[in-house]
Amino acid sequence: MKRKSAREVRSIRRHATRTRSWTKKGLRSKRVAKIKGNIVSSPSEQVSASDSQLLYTHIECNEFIHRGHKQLVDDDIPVCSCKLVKGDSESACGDRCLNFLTSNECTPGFCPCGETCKNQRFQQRRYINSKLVKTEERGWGLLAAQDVKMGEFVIEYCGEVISCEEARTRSQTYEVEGLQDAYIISLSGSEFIDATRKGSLGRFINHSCDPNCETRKWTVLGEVRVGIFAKKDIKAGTELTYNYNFEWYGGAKVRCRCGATSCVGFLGAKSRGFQEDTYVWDDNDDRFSVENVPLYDSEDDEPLSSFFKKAQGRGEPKKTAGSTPPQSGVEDNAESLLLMHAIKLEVTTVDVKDNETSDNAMAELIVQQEVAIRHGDKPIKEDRLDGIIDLVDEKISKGERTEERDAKRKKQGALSLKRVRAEKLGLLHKRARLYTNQYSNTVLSSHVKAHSISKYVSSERSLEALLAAEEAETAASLELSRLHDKLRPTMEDLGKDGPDSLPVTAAEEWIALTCKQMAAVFNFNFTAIRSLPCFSPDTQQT
Ligand SMILES: C[S@@+](CC[C@H](N)C(=O)[O-])C[C@H]1O[C@@H](n2cnc3c(N)ncnc32)[C@H](O)[C@@H]1O
Repeated sequence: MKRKSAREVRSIRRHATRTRSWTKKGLRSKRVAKIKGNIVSSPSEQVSASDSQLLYTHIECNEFIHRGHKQLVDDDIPVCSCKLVKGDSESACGDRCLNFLTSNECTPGFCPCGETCKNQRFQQRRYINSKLVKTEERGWGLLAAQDVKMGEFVIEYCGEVISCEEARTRSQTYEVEGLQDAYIISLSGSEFIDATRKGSLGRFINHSCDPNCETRKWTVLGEVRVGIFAKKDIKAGTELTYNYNFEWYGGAKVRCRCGATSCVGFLGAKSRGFQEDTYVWDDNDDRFSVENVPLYDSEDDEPLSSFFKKAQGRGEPKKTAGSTPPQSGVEDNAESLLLMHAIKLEVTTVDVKDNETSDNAMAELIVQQEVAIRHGDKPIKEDRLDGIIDLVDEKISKGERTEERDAKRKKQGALSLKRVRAEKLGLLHKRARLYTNQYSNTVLSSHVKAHSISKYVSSERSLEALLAAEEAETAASLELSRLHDKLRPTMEDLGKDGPDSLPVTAAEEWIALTCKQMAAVFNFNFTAIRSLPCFSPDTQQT
């Protein structure tokens, strides 16, 4: 008997893992039966029920897992003013229909064009003919089985509608189960569609960096739905593709095999999931290869890199044609404040255990910075800055050493994939969260603590004022976060983040508390600056 290659052995093992995981849940036979049913109606003859990637339940309408379908209220139904004109096919809700233009589908029973309305493509499942094919490196894919015109509706991406938390949990579970194909995409700020267990043929559309389709969100009977639409004319027999960026919630960094000259290298590299929660598939995986990629596409995308470049090159004078570089002034001060902010973030992000040291160092530096700026001096003392940068560098290299150690452990099989992710990419993960969570207060809130700068404060009166301002800031932040907690379920039910999705009174309360919290933060910072020796009211009086 021919000896199996390492690649074949791995592939068999992986297949076995997947099969086991379904079997464990007692779902396998049920799923296979469902698939068999699908194959008959599916356009593909090449599908085999034994293919593990096809073990899913075919659905043609989203299923809501964490809430029910929104109830339609008559007043909220968008009604167009189209009229059917004989001989004008576009008159019955064509591309001049107000609903069509605003990505709303007409509601049966309310549309003036009745049964002739053409703006109900999701509801009537007006999909193009398509065909499943097995690709060489990207698993299954979907081909257009007819010519498709630019803008045409291809298919709906259906699946289970789940919350953010559920998306995260499921994505981790799939990872542990060994599923390498990711089917979770973003639906709204707080909801996702998971087509892993249940979905339409849309789940088989692969990614391309130069795609012929795109996703568009439409509101249908009060719910947002995701459709795949042709971006250009597509010839029958061409594989359908769209760009997963922004929509995809794949945890893994998966090497892109789209073959486009403009290929960015990885799937969903700009997606929320990629930036929030990233790990890399095993080295020995034969379909996807590991690469140590930066969190951002290029160094220019990295929010801090330009600041650090400036910090590193700050010894060299700026070369401005015909002029000597200014030593101080508004621009320089603004620049150095930004630099400070960058360092503050970096210290806060990298430093997990050694808060105290970096907090104090930072507080000291901030005070010096402020004093220098007010006096019009060169804003940052370079040796102090060097010290902080060294501190940051040291912490980063500490993190890198941890990474190396984890990689070794992983090879020995000592760590589970989940733990590797948590530990190995902990640093990047934390940093990514700072930039991607738009509601995070981490970046906005003050990192200067009253007690850290108390030794610089000019008088007891100033210190009292500072402590009172800090207390007010803490109270305002607490009040706001309590309100967030109270409103979160309502927002999740409505499927939207932000005050615009709330009843007016709640939105007003939200805005008022947000303003109050921002005012308190401002007041604290202002009080801190005023309490410095050169600016304190006490100094001015003398
Ligand atoms: C939504 S599924 C697409 C259907 C999938 N090919 C299948 O067999 O079920 C997404 C997964 O397909 C694979 N994939 C899609 N596009 C790819 C690409 N351009 N390069 C590499 N893998 C791709 C990845 O495994 C990804 O997680």
